[in-house]
Amino acid sequence: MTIAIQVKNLRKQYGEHEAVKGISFEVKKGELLAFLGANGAGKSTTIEILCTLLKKTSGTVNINGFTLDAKNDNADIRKSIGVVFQQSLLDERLTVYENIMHRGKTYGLTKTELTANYQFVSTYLHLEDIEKKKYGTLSGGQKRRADIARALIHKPQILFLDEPTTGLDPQTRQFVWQAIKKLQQETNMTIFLTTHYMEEAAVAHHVIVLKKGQIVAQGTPDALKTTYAYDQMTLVFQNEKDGEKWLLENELTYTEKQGIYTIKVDSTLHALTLLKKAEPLLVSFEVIKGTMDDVFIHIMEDGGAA
Ligand SMILES: Nc1ncnc2c1ncn2[C@@H]1O[C@H](COP(=O)(O)OP(=O)(O)OP(=O)(O)O)[C@@H](O)[C@H]1O
Repeated sequence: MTIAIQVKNLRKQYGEHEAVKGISFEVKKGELLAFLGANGAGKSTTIEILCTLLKKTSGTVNINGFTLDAKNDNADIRKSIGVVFQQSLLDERLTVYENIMHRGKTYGLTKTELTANYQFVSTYLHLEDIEKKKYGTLSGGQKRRADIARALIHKPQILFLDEPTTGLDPQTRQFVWQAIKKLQQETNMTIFLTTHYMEEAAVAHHVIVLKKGQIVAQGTPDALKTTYAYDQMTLVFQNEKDGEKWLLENELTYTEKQGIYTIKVDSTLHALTLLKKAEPLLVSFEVIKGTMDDVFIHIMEDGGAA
C-alpha cells in the first residue's frame, strides 16, 4: 500500500508554546483520514505545515513522495495537493468560473486541460447554478462548493479540508459532505479532513485524535468504537419491581430514569440473548449502538492511549 502522507516526530513551537508535540502518523493513498481534536488541539497548525504554509520547528514530513524542505518553496508538494481552509481565498469580485479558471492557470494547465478539469470538478460540486455569479454574492454553502472546486482544479492527489462543513446549515452541510464522499469514493483521492462533526469521522477509513498537540488515539472508526464506546440497551418493564429483580439476578448494573432502565451490552447479540430471557417482563426496549460522539467524549475526558 502506497503511503501518501508520512509524518515523523513533528513539532511546532509558537514562542514558548508548543502547539504540536512530536506527532507521527501515516496516511495511505486513497484513504479518507479524519483528524480530530478539541479547539486548540493543533489540527490547523499541523495541516498548515503539511500544506507548506507554515514552517515546522522539527520533524520530517513526506507528501506524495516529496520531503518537505524548509529551504525551498516545495513546489512539487504544492502541485500535488489541494487545500480548503476555513477562510476563503477566492476573489469576491470575480465569478466562480473566473476564480477557478484563474487558479487553474497558475498551475500552467493548457486550455484543453483546464476545460476538462473544470468539467471534472463541476461533476462533483454542481457549479452550473453558481458559475456565472460573483463569488462575493454567494451564500455560505455556495461559497464552500466554489472553494472546494478551486482546490480541485489541478486534480491534486491529496485534498486537505480544514473543517469544510463548519457553519453550514444541516441541508447544505449534507450536500457538501456527500460531494466530498463521492469524490473520494470515485476518484480514490486521499483526503485529509479536520472536522468537529463525528458523523463525518464515522465514515473515514482512519481516525486520528489529537489532544493538546499529541496523538492520544488512532484507528478505524470501528476499532475506536470498540475501545472507547459501548452499546447500551434501554428496557421498560411491565412491573418495575420484577424488572429490578431480574436485573439483579442476571448481575446487570443499571441506571434508571422515569421507569427506563439502561444497561451496557457487549454487542447487539448480547442484547438479543438478554432480551430472550427478559421478554415476558418487558413492555419495550431499545438497543443503542456506541457512536463516534461517545468515542470523542470518552477520549477527551480520559485522555485515551497514545
Ligand atoms: N500564530 C500563532 N501564534 C501563537 N499561538 C498560536 C498560533 N496559531 C495557533 N496557536 C496556538 O496553538 C494551539 C493550536 O492551535 P490550532 O489552531 O492549531 O488548533 P486547532 O486544533 O486547529 O483548533 P480549532 O479547532 O479551534 O481550529 C492553540 O493553543 C493556539 O492558541
